[in-house]
Amino acid sequence: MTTTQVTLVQIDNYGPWTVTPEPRREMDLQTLQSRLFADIAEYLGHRDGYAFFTRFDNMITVTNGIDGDAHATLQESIRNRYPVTVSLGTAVSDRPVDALEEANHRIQLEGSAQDEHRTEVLAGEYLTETTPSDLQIAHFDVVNATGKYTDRLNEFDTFINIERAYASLMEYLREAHGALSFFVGGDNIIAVCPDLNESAFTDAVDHVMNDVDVDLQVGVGRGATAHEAGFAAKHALEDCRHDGTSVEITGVPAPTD
Ligand SMILES: Nc1nc2c(ncn2[C@@H]2O[C@H](COP(=O)(O)OP(=O)(O)OP(=O)(O)O)[C@@H](O)[C@H]2O)c(=O)[nH]1
Repeated sequence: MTTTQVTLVQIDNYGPWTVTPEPRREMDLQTLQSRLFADIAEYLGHRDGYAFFTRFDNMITVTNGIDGDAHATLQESIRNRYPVTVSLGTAVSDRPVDALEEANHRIQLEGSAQDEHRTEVLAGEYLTETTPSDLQIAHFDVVNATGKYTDRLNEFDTFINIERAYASLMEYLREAHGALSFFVGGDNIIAVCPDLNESAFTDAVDHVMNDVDVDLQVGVGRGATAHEAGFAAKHALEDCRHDGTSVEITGVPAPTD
């Protein structure tokens, strides 16, 4: 069974800050948001976690193997360097969406995202041990996106096709399995999954083809951390490219019982 530790990062009281004392220049907000994401991705990435930018004011991260002290240090570092602070809620579950739900709830319990008195919530549970099969991560990409879209259409129309595939896949995997899928640039989508077998991934690829006519391939990996599972998924995706298959699963450790 998978065990996913999810940390929800929420910028404290960000909405009011963006318009106080008057609306702030949009590109300044974009710069702040992307730098904050980059710093969080770097900090967690160095500890083998994954961070997804999501809506930028809220970011979903996978933090198996990263403890409460490390979370507190991240908060301190952001407080020292940015004009905003962040709240962090963390929870663990076999289904990623359930971990997120609980992590989110822990922050919501302390007050509104736009309550100026609710700052730097640090609430949660952290895995004390990890095992090599804790996480299952799927790395999807569009088959021949360059030939079909990038080299033929204007960038906006390419973007529409890729986003359609993303919307279709994220909703399907969320509803069918409680998986969390994130667009990560180019034609790539990373899904943090519960225990799913090959036919579940085949069904997901078929669903997107039938729904929005975009052809996906997916590599799936397991690991004790997001990096390990995601790296195995990337290698499996290379196998798809090499063999012309649509689903490849690798890095599944042999059962211990
Ligand atoms: N985030 C992320 N983006 C990637 C990765 N690999 C490729 N990309 C992005 O995806 C774009 C398309 O690259 P590919 O997926 O290799 O190209 P393709 O034409 O779809 O070819 P095939 O995947 O071999 O069918 C690149 O321009 C990158 O932006 C990856 O591992 N992670």
